[in-house]
This record gives sequence, C-alpha cells and structure tokens, in this order.
Amino acid sequence: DQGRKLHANAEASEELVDPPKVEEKLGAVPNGLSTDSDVAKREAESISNRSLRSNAEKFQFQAEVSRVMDIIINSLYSNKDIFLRELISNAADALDKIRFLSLTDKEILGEGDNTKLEIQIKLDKEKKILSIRDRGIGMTKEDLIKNLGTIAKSGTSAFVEKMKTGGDLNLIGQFGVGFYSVYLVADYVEVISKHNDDKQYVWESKADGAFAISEDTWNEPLGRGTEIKLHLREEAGEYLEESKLTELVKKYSEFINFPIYLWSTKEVDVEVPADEEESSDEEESAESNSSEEEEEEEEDAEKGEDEDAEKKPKTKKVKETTSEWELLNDVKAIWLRNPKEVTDDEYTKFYHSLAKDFGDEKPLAWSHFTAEGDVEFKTVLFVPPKAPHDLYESYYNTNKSNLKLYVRRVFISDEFDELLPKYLNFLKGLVDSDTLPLNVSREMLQQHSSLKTIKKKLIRKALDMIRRIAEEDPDESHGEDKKEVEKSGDDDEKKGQYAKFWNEFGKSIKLGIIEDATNRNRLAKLLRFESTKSDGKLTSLDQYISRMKPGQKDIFYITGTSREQLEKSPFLERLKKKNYEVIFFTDPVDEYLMQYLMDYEDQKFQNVSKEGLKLGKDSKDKELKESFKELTKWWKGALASDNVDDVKISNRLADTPCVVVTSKYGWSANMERIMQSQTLSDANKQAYMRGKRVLEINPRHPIIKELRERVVNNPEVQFRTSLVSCMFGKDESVKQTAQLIYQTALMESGFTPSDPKDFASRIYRSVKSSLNVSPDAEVEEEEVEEVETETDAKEAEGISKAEADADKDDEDTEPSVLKDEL
Ligand SMILES: Nc1ncnc2c1ncn2[C@@H]1O[C@H](COP(=O)(O)OP(=O)(O)OP(=O)(O)O)[C@@H](O)[C@H]1O
Repeated sequence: DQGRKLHANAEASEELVDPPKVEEKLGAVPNGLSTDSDVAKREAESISNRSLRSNAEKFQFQAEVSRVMDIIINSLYSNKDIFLRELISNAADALDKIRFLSLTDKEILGEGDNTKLEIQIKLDKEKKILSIRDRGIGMTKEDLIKNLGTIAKSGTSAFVEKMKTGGDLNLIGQFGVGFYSVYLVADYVEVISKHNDDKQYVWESKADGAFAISEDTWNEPLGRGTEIKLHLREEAGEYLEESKLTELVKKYSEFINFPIYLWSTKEVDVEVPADEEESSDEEESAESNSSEEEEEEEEDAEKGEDEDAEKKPKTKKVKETTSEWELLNDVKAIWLRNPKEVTDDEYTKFYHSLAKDFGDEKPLAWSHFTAEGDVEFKTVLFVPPKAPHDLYESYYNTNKSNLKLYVRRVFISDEFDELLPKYLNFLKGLVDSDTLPLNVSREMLQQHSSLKTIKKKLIRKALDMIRRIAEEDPDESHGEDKKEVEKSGDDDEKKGQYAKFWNEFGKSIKLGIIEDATNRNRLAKLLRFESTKSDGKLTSLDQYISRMKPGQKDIFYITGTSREQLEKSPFLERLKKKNYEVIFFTDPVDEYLMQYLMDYEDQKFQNVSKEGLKLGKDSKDKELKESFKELTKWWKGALASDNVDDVKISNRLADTPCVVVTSKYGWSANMERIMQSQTLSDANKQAYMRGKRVLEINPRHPIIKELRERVVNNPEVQFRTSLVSCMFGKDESVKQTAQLIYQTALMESGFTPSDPKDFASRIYRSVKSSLNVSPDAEVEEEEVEEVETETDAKEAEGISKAEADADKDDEDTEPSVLKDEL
C-alpha cells in the first residue's frame, strides 16, 4: 500500500516510500516490446531516480471533478465493466487524432513501432495491474493537468446532478468524464503519457482529492501515446482474467476502428525429440501444472506410438507457456458493409459505441446508405432514443455536430458543423466520403464544394428517416398512404415510437421550420400537437386537413401555456360549437414557429385569438353590427385611456360577454407573457411589438345587451360620459362597469392587467354596489394611541427632527427606485 503512495513533494517526507516497496511497485513494465535485461536496467535506473521525487508536483482536483470521483468510488454500481470501454474509447480517440495529423505531416508518426496505430492490453497478475496502452497522440504535461483533473467540462456538473437523482452510471461517457470510471475498479491509477511536443510524464492519483505529476525517468519510454496502469482493488480480481477482458472487448468495443490486442498467455503442447527426454522432463515438471494422471496418460500414449513405429525418431509432448498479442476485434467498418447484411442488433451495438450511449434502449431509427454520383459517401445516421442533457443549452452559440466525418476511412473530425444544420444536431452517426480530399487542412475541407451536396442529401435522408418512424408506428393513423419502408419491424416494437421521438426532439423539428425555409414543408409534415379533436393524443397537420369542414379555409390554432388552460378559452367557444378543430400550441417556441409557418398545403394558419377570424358569413352580421353601432362607439370612447384600438362585434363568442383580440402581426397575449418573462427583454421593443387591442363583444350576451340598453336609450349617458363632466353618479357607474368588463375580458384573454391596483379598486366599487354599500362609504378611522415613535426617540436622544426625517428619506429611496423599475 505504501508503495502506492504518490510521488510526493520532498516536503511531504512522510510520504516517501521505502526503497524495497518502491521496487515492488515499479517492477518490470510488461510491454512485450522490450527484453528482460532492458527492463531490469530501467528498473534499476528508476529506483535510483526515485530520489528525484521532489520534482513531482501535486495538484488538487477541481471541486466538481472531485465530486465525480467521490460518486464513482462510493458507487454501489454493479456494472464495473464500463471502465474498460471508456479507456478503449479514449485510446481510440487519441489514435484518431494522431492519424488525422499524420495526413498533412507524415513525420508525425515517427518510425518503427510508433507507426502502429493500435491498442494493447496487458495484465500483471502478481502485482494486480491492468495496463491499457495506445500509440495515440499522447498528452503533454499541461494536457495531463488540464484533462485529468483541473478543468471541469460542461458535462461534469450535469453528471453530478444526474447521479444525485439516481442516474445511470453506465451513461458516464456521454458527460465527458469517462476516464474517472477507472476508480470503479482501481484504487490507484497511473497515466504515463508521451506527446511529440513534450517529455514523458506520469500522472498518478489515489482519488483522494489530489493528483501528482512527475517527469517519467523510470518507466519504459513509450515513444508516443499513453499507458494507463490500473492498480486493481482487491474485489476487482476478475479483471485479471484474460477471458473476462476478451469478453468485454468483444461486447463493448466491437466497433473500435483500431486493432485491440491482448497480451495473452497460453499453455500449448509442444513436441520435443525423445532423445532429449530427460531434459524435457525437467522442463515439463518446472513449467507444466497438468495433473500427474494426465502426464501418465500422455506417456502411455507415447509408449504405444513408440511401439507401433519403432524406427521413427522418439518424440514427446510437453506443455509450454507462450505469450503473444491476440487480436480481439474485427476492424471492418460497419458502414462499408452492405446494409442487407448488417443485423438490427449490430446497428444497435454500433449506435451504442458511436454515441457512447450504453443505456438499454435501442436507437429510434437508423438510415444506412451509399450516395453515388459526383459526390460519393457512405453514411449511417441514428435517431437516439433520448435527447442528450444539453441539447438546447446554448443552441445558437455552440457548433456541436454529432456526425463524425471520415475521408476514405480516416477519421477527420466530429466537430464539423458543415455536415448538418443545427436543428439536426440531435442525430448521431458518421459520414465517410471518398470525394473529399485527404491531405488538406480542416479549413480547406470546410470550404470544399462537395460539402454542400453532402449536407443537402443528409438532410433529406434524415427527414425521411424521421418520417419513417411515424409511418411505421401503428399509433399514427397514416395507414392508407403507408409507403414502402427500408426496414420494417415488429408492430409492437414500433408502437408509440413517434410520440417518443416527438417528446424528445419535437423542439428541434420546430426550430427546423423556423430556420430551414427550403425544407419547411417537409418539416411541417413531422409536426405534432394536440387539438380540440385529438383526444389527448398527438395529431398532425395532414390529419387536421383531412378533418377540415367543407368550406373551412384556414387552419385554426391557439397559443398558451397548457392544453387544460386553452380548452377553457373563450376564443374557442363558437369554433367548438360549430365543430371546427383548433390546434393547441403550448410550447413557448410555438409563438416563434407560427411567425414562420404561414401556410401548409395551401391552407393559411389563423390564430383564433387574433383579428381576421372568418367562420363563414352570417346573414345577421350586418344587422347586428348596425344595431350595436352606438354601443361600440361609446365603449371605444370610454376605453380611450386603456389603449384600446377598437370595439367590434365578435364572431367567436358563445357564452362569454367579450374578449380582447390582437392585430394579426402584433404579439398575442401569450407572446407578451413570454417576452415579459425574458430577463433581457427590451421595454421599448415590447411597447412597439405589442399588438393592437380590439375589444370584441358578444351581441347575444345579456350583459352586453343590457349595456347597450343603458347607453342607447339614455343619450344623457353618452353625452355626459363623453364629456367626462360628471365624476360621480349613475352614468359614471355605467362607464366604470364598461371599463371593468374590458379589464376582466383582458385577463380572460390571457393578458396581464397593467394596473392591478386600478383593477382591484373597480372590482371593490362593483362589490360595494352589489352589497348596497354606498360608493362614498368611508373606511373607519383607527383610534390613535400615543405611541413613542422612532422619531420621538431620536429627538429624545438629541437628534433633531429634520435629521430624523432625512434618515427616513434615505431608507425610502431604494425601495421607491425599485418600485419604479418594476
Ligand atoms: N488515452 C488517451 N490519450 C490521450 N488523451 C487522453 C487519453 N485518455 C484521456 N485523454 C484526455 O483526457 C480527457 C478526459 O477524458 P474523459 O474520458 O474523462 O473524457 P472524454 O474522453 O473527453 O469524454 P468521454 O468520457 O465521453 O470519452 C480526454 O478528453 C482527452 O483529452
């Protein structure tokens, strides 16, 4: 244990280790590449060099990283296997990086073994060390410090949060903290790394909050790359079994595009000449552990053979232990295979490894195709089963594409946003192009003319793939026009898949409609929503159109916070009565969406809370308009100070006396609410964009009818209120009532009253009248008792009243400024 102590600073002398133990720890580095004498020499050197340990620098892990490590160390998670997959994935990434750089700089790979882009796994059963080595790009000292401990990535805290709420440790790779999973199985880890630009360094940590870095003068020089040595915990002994490691690599790392070798030790039968019988026997007894019985049987058999062929030279079988690199994976890339020959299971596994998503769920869909013609490329695209935790975080500021770009089988980049538009960033997959040039810089590649063609085709294919999820889903009643699909599966498995897709990625489709004018119609086909006729399920625009009433010209929709709230909206009253279907848009992004989605299949969209709603002509319309003319005119005058642009007869109301609608291109009430809730919203813009307000009245409603009676039949009311010459009395109360009705309608229509105090006063006035309390009734005065006030006390202390008042003013200043702001 002492031997596993960190290479401590000289000052931390209590951490210095005894030489013999150090020797144990630094024992021969098994790498299969060096001779025993080399190892012994270096070992000796390393032990003497250990006196230089004062060179080791100690670092504290960044706090969030420490928390990640704590979670891992204390985890009761039973599937500890995942660490190997994470290390192999990191090794493959490092190999991809160096291979990419070598495209423009051949020298970078060096020579000899350094040019071998492979991963090696090795075991030291005695010392309980599992090593994983790659000849990838390696890490400089600075890289080691930053990457393995001091810089937390965006996923780090997301991972911690997720784990707090019972997240699955299996998904660690998605958060960019996969390396730390080594502490599931090891209590001490060394990372030895050599980057072309730096010396060889060792990073080491016992996951106790700190790590140390020292220049490596004792291990075998790696040439280039990284070796990770896991000093396995007592209970992690199974990872010292070759069979276990072989099984894990086959299970999790099947699709790694670099050869993965295991240093495997085997016992083999070797024939040795019988005349060397004696010496062979000695060897055998020294090396073979086979039972005596077996040996006897072997000997018997040999004797028999000898008797049969007396003249043949005598031979003998002996057991010998040999070690060699055994290749564990088949490096044939899945995308180069014929799609017909790839099984669903293989696609699923490929998705898991590509997306580092090792959850239990299958991808929702995939598309594997080869594009031919001027621009040739092969692609596999996947729709993940779940949206990543940060899909919409800084959507407009990051260029994170999830497609890997390969050129002629060489990995180029996974940050190539020219391949897909932002709104399709949720897709995972890869593109391997034969047309793009290999040995040019990334900048030049980004400008290559073929990229545009690739992007165009990818978008089409991606949208087709998404459309197929819906077509294959029995819950989506597109039955009649079901098209031929590339791969059809079990109906049960496909059931509900589109709703699942929609819940995870629906927002992306909406963002697509906003951003991608070329594919707007294709994307609109993928749109789903609830409506007055959808029965709590999702429905599509095609379904809506198929249910439209004869003569219905527009697609009706309404926006708000929830279906429940919208269902009760007065704007729907008449539409529902007349059996028109209305779409509910309840996501804030829908307000933006509908600014771009003007029509679908030649039908226009109409927000039913805005001006312009047409429900067919009613013969009585004109008559009604005429008979309410005086009331509407009077009411408009009465609301002059409330920013009301007009008062009109409504065609959308049944049971509600009135509603407030907005102009076609101004903000709806819902949009006003959304804009007000934005921290950085601009008050001037808000005033400018606020839709014109029109009070629409229900001519059949008793309140409205009564109001008309009062106004029309009593010209006094009109005259006197329009002149505002009388502040009190019956006529004024009609005006008050009209204003109160307007403010109530405003609230019911989804607006926030601009002056809640005024609204409340009006309500109380109305309450007074219904309780027959005089409008002038005064509030009873409180009896004033003589109490010593703060001011009096100050006066008593000799502070003048003026000073005390000044203090009071100071206290008041801040809140009143705040009040103004609000
Ligand atoms: N074998 C390696 N060779 C070179 N760099 C490595 C190696 N292993 C890890 N790193 C560096 O350490 C970083 C942290 O690794 P970690 O596994 O925690 O996260 P990641 O690889 O970025 O994300 P993920 O866990 O999703 O693979 C990597 O981004 C990489 O820069």
